Amino acid sequence: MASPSSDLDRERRKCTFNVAELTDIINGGREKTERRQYLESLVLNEPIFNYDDYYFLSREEKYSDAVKKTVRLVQVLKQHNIEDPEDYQTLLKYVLNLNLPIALHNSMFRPTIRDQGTDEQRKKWLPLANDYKIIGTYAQTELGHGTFIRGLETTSTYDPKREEFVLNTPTLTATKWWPGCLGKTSTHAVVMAQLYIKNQCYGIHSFIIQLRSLKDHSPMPGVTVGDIGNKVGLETNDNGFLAMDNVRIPRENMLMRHAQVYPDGTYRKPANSKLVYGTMVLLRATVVSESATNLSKAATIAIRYSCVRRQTEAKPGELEPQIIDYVTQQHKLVPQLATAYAFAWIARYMMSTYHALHADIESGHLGALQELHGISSGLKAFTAEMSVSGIEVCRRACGGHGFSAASGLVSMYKDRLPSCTYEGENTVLYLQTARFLLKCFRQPSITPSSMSYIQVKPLPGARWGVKSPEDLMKPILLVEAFEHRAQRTIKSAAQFLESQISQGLDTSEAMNRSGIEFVRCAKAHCYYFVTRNFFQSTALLKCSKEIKESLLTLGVVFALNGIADNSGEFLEDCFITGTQMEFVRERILYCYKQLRPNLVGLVDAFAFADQSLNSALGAYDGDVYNRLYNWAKRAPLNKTDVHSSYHKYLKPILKSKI
Ligand SMILES: CCCCCC(=O)SCCNC(=O)CCNC(=O)[C@H](O)C(C)(C)COP(=O)(O)OP(=O)(O)OC[C@H]1O[C@@H](n2cnc3c(N)ncnc32)[C@H](O)[C@@H]1OP(=O)(O)O
Ligand SMILES: Cc1cc2nc3c(=O)[nH]c(=O)nc-3n(C[C@H](O)[C@H](O)[C@H](O)COP(=O)(O)OP(=O)(O)OC[C@H]3O[C@@H](n4cnc5c(N)ncnc54)[C@H](O)[C@@H]3O)c2cc1C
Repeated sequence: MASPSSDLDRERRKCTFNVAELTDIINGGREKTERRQYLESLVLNEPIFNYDDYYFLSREEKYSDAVKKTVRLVQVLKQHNIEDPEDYQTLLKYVLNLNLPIALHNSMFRPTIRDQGTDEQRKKWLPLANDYKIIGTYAQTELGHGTFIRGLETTSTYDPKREEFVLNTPTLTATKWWPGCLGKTSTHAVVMAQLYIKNQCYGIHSFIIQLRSLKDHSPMPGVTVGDIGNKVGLETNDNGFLAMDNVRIPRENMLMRHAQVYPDGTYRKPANSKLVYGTMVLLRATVVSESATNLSKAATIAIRYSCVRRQTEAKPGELEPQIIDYVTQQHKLVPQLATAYAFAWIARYMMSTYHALHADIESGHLGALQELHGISSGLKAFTAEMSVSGIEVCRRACGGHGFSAASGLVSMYKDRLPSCTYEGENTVLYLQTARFLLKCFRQPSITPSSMSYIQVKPLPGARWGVKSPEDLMKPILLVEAFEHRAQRTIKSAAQFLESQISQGLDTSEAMNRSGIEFVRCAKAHCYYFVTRNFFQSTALLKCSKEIKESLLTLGVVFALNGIADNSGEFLEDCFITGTQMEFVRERILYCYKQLRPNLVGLVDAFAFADQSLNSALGAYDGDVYNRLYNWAKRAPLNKTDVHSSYHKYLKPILKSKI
């Protein structure tokens, strides 16, 4: 058998481009790479951030270990004056390999205060939160409602005599359920509740509630709080429940940047009722980025392993091939790699669009709200869905060892799975994007320039301009196919809705009956958007010819697999012919061959530290078998040669007389 590490060495020598150059491109420039390396150096050298035996820990141990790591992380951040949220994101993405029990503090609690608090509220709460003197979460979802926010039952009733709000959980179903870091860690929460003043309900608003004593962490009077129990994954996170019984907070604890309650109980409504949903939009944009990162990690593990793993001699006596040389294996993994790259670029687009539109909103241009919501909802759902299914493809592609926790892919899959549910269930979000697409379809005036394609009506009888397999290397033709599909499915969803209404259904029933068409067009739009963005952005890069070629080929793989996997949608109006579909399949194989020498280089370029992959199969040196063996030897069951269950149970039957 060939040595696994020499297999990877050989792969690295075959690579046609400079991996460090591509790493800089992925990071967004040399300076960003250096910053990332600096941040890595602060954390990776600390034994406390070692994850070697993480997969052996129980749920409780995992939570406790995560708290320990979190506290040390906070100390490191303070010690080195690291305050930039981008640095924190970099650490989460590339260095740490766990969901922190303060995740919600940084991703939702602080941003909600920043975006929904007045200047005085920011001044009061943000220094405490930034300094981790308090730890907060975002408590919105209840036992009875997650999706339908307007249906939340928690109440916050204004008492003008004492200038206080009184928070209550009036029913079992009003109990807050799921918020991350709520069960055991957080001292405070932004709680979303129905605002009542003089018996009138004004809808959902945000309130800051103290959950636990800052002296001894015990629950505050009237607060019942705890962990919701074991889940599929996210074992380090104490997703929690919360019930409140006449919990009083000062009037100043309602976040009043957009809506205000004055001391006498006078209410001033926000300029737009959806401003209160702002933090969710930010998180949806972040999910796009996390989906990209995690799929990149999974592809790194599975591709390195597939270059090391050898199976089934082709001819007697010959060295068994590396499994990556089976085209079926390439057909599993290369599309995941291509998707990871396409997502890395759409994530960058999503974050910059978020910041630009958020700035517009802050300066009073509220029209940007629906654009941002329309774009971010679909992209969150699309990237989460493809990333999660891609991670599972990578896991299975590792065969038996993919089922071992040591692969790193099992926990990755389990921890990413809820990204399809949290921050807006995917179907629900696709439906929101579809609503926006249909609105743009009908009203050119509200259509953002990035979506102006919707205004171009697809010509009946339009045909794809591809004449040969070589034409499939032309981004313009690939983007055209996705654009056509998106235009056609949006138009068809609009027509379907109209047909339902013309049959006499009321709007909500007609919308419900059109749901499948809506989701179809939202997915088609997202595929188009991601493909177009990848080709447009990578075409502008100043880099070596070899890197450009590899990126172009990855883009072609992403696009062609999208066409092959959704072939019915391109064939049903004869836009693509059967012959062109044969070209597609042929070109996919061609691209795999082109990319084959560079596969390890393309995953090395993500530059994940071994610690952040925490995988016996995917480490940089490829020393898979030693890692698996040494890891298994450390398993708790192997602490003794004879297990205690032998003495308790096995021995009596083994010793009993037949
Ligand atoms: C690390 C993990 C952390 C995880 C943290 C969490 O999960 S925190 C919890 C996350 N929870 C969620 O994401 C809940 C998901 N649910 C929602 O966001 C929302 O309830 C919903 C979008 C589905 C529907 O909201 P509503 O019922 O208020 O809205 P409704 O259906 O009446 O739509 C009214 C109009 O508002 C628009 N609208 C809805 N949300 C909007 C938003 N954030 N920004 C701008 N506009 C928005 C709609 O497009 C629609 O426009 P038009 O009428 O013009 O078409
Ligand atoms: C790991 C995890 C962490 C979370 N963290 C937090 C947190 O920190 N804070 C917080 O407040 N919440 C949190 N949540 C809650 C999360 O945001 C909700 O679970 C999510 O928004 C989905 O809502 P739901 O559970 O009500 O699902 P449901 O809406 O009940 O969905 C069930 C099914 O019904 C369908 N459905 C529902 N409504 C519609 C509709 N209008 N049209 C068509 N189909 C529909 C869905 O598509 C889905 O198939 C978390 C959840 C998880 C799993």
